Amino acid sequence: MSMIAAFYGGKSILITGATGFLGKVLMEKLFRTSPDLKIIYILVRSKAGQTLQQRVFQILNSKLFENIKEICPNVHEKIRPISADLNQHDFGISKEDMEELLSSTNIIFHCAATVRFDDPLRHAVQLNVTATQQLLLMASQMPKLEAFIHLSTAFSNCNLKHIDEVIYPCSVEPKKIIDSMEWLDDAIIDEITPKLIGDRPNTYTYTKALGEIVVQQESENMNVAIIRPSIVGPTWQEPFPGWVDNLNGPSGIIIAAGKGFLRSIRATPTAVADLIPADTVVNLTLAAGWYTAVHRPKSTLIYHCTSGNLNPCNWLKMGLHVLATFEKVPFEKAFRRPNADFTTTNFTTHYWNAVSHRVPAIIYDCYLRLTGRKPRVLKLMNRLLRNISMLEYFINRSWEWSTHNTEMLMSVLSPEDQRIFNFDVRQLNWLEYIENYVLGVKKYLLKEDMAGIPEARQHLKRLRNIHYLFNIALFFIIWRLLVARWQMARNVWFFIVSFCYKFLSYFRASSTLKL
Ligand SMILES: CCCCCCCCCCCCCCCCCCCCCCCC(=O)SCCNC(=O)CCNC(=O)[C@H](O)C(C)(C)COP(=O)(O)OP(=O)(O)OC[C@H]1O[C@@H](n2cnc3c(N)ncnc32)[C@H](O)[C@@H]1OP(=O)(O)O
Ligand SMILES: NC(=O)C1=CN([C@@H]2O[C@H](COP(=O)(O)OP(=O)(O)OC[C@H]3O[C@@H](n4cnc5c(N)ncnc54)[C@H](OP(=O)(O)O)[C@@H]3O)[C@@H](O)[C@H]2O)C=CC1
Repeated sequence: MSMIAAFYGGKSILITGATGFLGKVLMEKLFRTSPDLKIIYILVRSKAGQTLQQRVFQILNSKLFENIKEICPNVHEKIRPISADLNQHDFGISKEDMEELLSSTNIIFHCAATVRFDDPLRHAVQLNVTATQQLLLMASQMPKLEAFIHLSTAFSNCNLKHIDEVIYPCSVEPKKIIDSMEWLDDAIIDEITPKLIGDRPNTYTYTKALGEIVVQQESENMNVAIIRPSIVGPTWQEPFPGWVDNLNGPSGIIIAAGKGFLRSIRATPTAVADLIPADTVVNLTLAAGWYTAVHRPKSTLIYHCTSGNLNPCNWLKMGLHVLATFEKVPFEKAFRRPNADFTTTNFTTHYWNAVSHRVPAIIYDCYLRLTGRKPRVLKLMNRLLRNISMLEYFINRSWEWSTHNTEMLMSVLSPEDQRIFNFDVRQLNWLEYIENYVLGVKKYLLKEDMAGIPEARQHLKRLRNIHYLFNIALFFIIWRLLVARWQMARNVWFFIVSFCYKFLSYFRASSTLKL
């Protein structure tokens, strides 16, 4: 019997961010391995015109949850959405709901966050710091609470090269930042943001670091753990390989490359691509929840959930294998044939951005204009390049994360728990994982049918022919212009023509002689 699965049986679990990428994988695994859990409370806001119930219905009826109804037939009764917006005071939770949460919750998984790199500091602080503080305050009033598990990121201290499983201080106390957000106006906040985030690349990593300090400061008498995943990729094994449902991390770039939009990207080929599968993160999170509640470590333990030190893969290996997979499973309706490369200097990046990205976009926009349609490709391309520039920081550096706590946790699990809650990335076969990643992007993100592959191949052949024709036409146009304006080009042209003429005459004469 799995000790971890048994531990969650009969428990009331509160999850924030359950509608997000990791939250959904976490919920699915909980229902699959501990169908006898008492209830899962999820804090949900209504969004995009959908009510809470509609959002839950959509999740439970998705491909990710397709086996859950069999394993846990009353899953609908065991999931209780609570209307909550983490941007509001007390999360806007009703009095009755709050009373129920406070009196019943045994375990909290705090996954909610803004993961945008370009969020204004005020919003990122509200969600990643203030909301965490409020949730801890709520947790401190829960008499039955056994563990509070906070999802952070391995990049919260990305200003350091070697990162230990400890909480690092920030130059300004989180409490002061939270207070200042109440009275500073937006213009001043924007002005001081670069000074506050210092050598971190964005408000996301900075506010996640502040969030960790808040967890440390406000968790007195609570059993708390912090999980720090690196770049979370699609599922490796569970419930099936390749599941992904958002454009974060490399997924958006894989789409752009597969559709032929992206032809080059500034990256350091040998830098470590520290991806970690979503199911690995979830397994570690559940194991840490069990360990924190049962073993009650004296201090807050931080678990690095990374792959680089145990089973490293670099961006070159990843990029090449992504391209190889496009050959096998091409994406539909590509803009150009997928063929991307890495650039390593400012000059080559700007050059290829102009030649391979903006010029084709302008040409396509001219074609759209000529055929009476609205030009849109250059705008899209500029947006893509802007977005990529925000990710570049992470693909041009490598970090070392120590993983003592994670390895310790693995060693205390029973063989059965090591199998059911596997987070040993040494067993990960990167080539297989990357192939499933591309397939998952095609199936679950782009919603493309595998039956459309022959047509996608035909489309790529047509694009290749157009590409050849275009190059030949371009060559002749340039040559004609050169010949018309430049004596040297005319001389070369006459030399080539007379050479060909002589060659043909010689060839004709020798074949006549043979006859
Ligand atoms: C030699 C061979 C070479 C071959 C090379 C080619 C192969 C390529 C393979 C290699 C890939 C290398 C890529 C590496 C990428 C590395 C990423 C590193 C990330 C580090 C992660 C740190 C870990 C974390 O803790 S954070 C979690 C991850 N967070 C993110 O990734 C967030 C990043 N995103 C953002 O900050 C923003 O989305 C931004 C700024 C990028 C874009 O903002 P913008 O305002 O321009 O767009 P949006 O308004 O957000 O969206 C436009 C449009 O798209 C929809 N959309 C956006 N995001 C999502 C989503 N997550 N899910 C679903 N849909 C999304 C959005 O709804 C909009 O749609 P509309 O219809 O227009 O409304
Ligand atoms: N994905 C990654 O690569 C990594 C993620 N992490 C961490 O893991 C955690 C989960 O990330 P991930 O699942 O990818 O993120 P997602 O963006 O997919 O999910 C974020 C979740 O937070 C919820 N949320 C955001 N704002 C509010 C709000 N105001 N009120 C209520 N709920 C809100 C979202 O709800 P809604 O659906 O309503 O928007 C969603 O459920 C985060 O803490 C993140 O920092 C760490 C490392 C890497």
